[in-house]
Amino acid sequence: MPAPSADELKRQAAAVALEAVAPGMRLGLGTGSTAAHFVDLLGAKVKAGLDVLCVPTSERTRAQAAALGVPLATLDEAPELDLTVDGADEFDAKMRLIKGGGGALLREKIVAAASKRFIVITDESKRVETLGAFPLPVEIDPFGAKATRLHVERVTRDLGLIGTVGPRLKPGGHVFVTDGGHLILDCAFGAISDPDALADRLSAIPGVVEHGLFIGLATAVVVAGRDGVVTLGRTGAA
Ligand SMILES: O=C(CO)[C@H](O)[C@H](O)COP(=O)(O)O
Repeated sequence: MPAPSADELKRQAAAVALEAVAPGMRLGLGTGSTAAHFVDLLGAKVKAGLDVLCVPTSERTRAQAAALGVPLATLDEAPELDLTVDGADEFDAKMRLIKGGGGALLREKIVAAASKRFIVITDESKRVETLGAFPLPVEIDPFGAKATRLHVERVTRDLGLIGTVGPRLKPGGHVFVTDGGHLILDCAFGAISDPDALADRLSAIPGVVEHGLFIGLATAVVVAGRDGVVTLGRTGAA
């Protein structure tokens, strides 16, 4: 049998997370190709009669879920969620994540933080010993973007992180703008030896709206690989 593709693995992880969904739940819906599989599978359950109310983390996910007939609310309408399911760009053994490759990190973090449980779904290529192989996205306000970028460079140099900090561009060269109207700096340093310290320092910079280090948020990471699906943490209620 041929090895499953990365896309098939993402769908397998999404299917495991779907088992944690129960009728009546309020759900956060992540963003990205893996989260899109979850939304797709959830849509089929909703069509079959599952009653849930969902808060999407991006306009892209909102459009997908709406097209599938998934009942939607804003986070203001449903400010306390039972479960959020989302992908990640990287995770380590402590379930620390880098997120934001799809540019939705701010809403993803707000929604995850409003959830009792946060299940991350990934294929095995996202597992790392040390975070940082994937460039860290940092969302910034457009006002004073150059000053904020210099500040991010200073702070990261102080922590011994050497690399590039640059604005994310769209294909064609235009600057990428998030759903919330912010910009993203992609910070490519390689191994981040102390993600907790970096998270604290970035959060303290005026102009940084949010960063893509998700620490202490994931309650489970479902990892689909060629040898099957393994779960770090607990997908079920405690
Ligand atoms: O953080 C994200 C979007 O902001 C995504 O979860 C992350 O980029 C992973 O995406 P994919 O599932 O397509 O690999």
